[in-house]
Amino acid sequence: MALLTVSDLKVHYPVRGGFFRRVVGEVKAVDGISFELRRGETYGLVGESGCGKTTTGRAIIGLIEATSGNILLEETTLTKRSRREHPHYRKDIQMIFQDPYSSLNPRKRVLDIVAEPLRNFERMSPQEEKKKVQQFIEKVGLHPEALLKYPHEFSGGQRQRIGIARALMLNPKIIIADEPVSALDVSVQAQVLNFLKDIQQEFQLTYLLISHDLGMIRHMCDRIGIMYRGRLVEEGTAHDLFHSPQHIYAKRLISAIPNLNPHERLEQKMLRQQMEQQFEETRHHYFDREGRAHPLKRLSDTHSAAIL
Ligand SMILES: Nc1ncnc2c1ncn2[C@@H]1O[C@H](COP(=O)(O)OP(=O)(O)OP(=O)(O)O)[C@@H](O)[C@H]1O
Repeated sequence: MALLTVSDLKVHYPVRGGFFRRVVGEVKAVDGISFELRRGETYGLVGESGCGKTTTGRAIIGLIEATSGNILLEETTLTKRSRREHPHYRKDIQMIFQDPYSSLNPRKRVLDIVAEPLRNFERMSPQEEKKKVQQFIEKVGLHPEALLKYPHEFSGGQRQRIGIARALMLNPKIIIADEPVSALDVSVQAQVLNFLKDIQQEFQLTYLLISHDLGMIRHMCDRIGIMYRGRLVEEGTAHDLFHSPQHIYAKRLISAIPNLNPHERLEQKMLRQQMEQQFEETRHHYFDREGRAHPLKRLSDTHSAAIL
């Protein structure tokens, strides 16, 4: 059974305009996506800027209310009400944010930042709380002295580790990591990603990793969903998606990743040439008149062969 099931999720934002700020339209940020997270896996949600990845993550965690659709955690439908009445659903899904600089309160000490989830959800004595925070701070590779310091006294990678310690405090089942390393130096990115991999088994975590960086998603994920303009246009294992992408948008995205090996680079070059030529010709198969992607996943082999 899936740990989390997202069915036909839609999030439409109202667009306001005019003197009275009336609603004059809507942005279909997420427009009917369905996927599931299996226990213990890393699922990557990838796509270009503005395709709705962050909105999807925020709707799952309950920071944004969905316009329609269903989010099921094991057997429970997550709604505003169920999250309010059963706080443990809020504990079960935690988030690591993109920017470790702005996601930590600069006026609070690390002890208070990391203890915050405990104070919201659990009753502990100050001594127990400090002990637990210290244990997690050490777990993420920081010195116990860090507890008394402020966020500006740490490097970007260390701050992201503090964010990870905070996310782990309530023993969550799922961690949503939205661009967890894009604000960090390239040299530190690998360390943080490897650290996330290392703790996955120990804490029995399932990850939803959100990024526009297909190279990183490939390195980290078991399964990947490709989003385009609010829809999931293709989904598959990392291997299938990188070796035989089916949807034209997935092919274009994959044909543009740098840092492949020479053999893959040649394949990529040929793929790219074919893509550029075919994209315009076959556009109507994939996009409607307004340029929105059809909600299709994998095409039949015959169909994709015809397009190639
Ligand atoms: N609060 C909001 N009000 C109105 N429109 C919004 C709001 N938040 C996001 N949007 C719009 O919804 C769409 C999806 O945004 P979202 O941030 O989810 O995309 P994304 O794929 O995560 O992009 P990025 O990688 O740049 O963060 C965009 O067109 C964005 O402009």
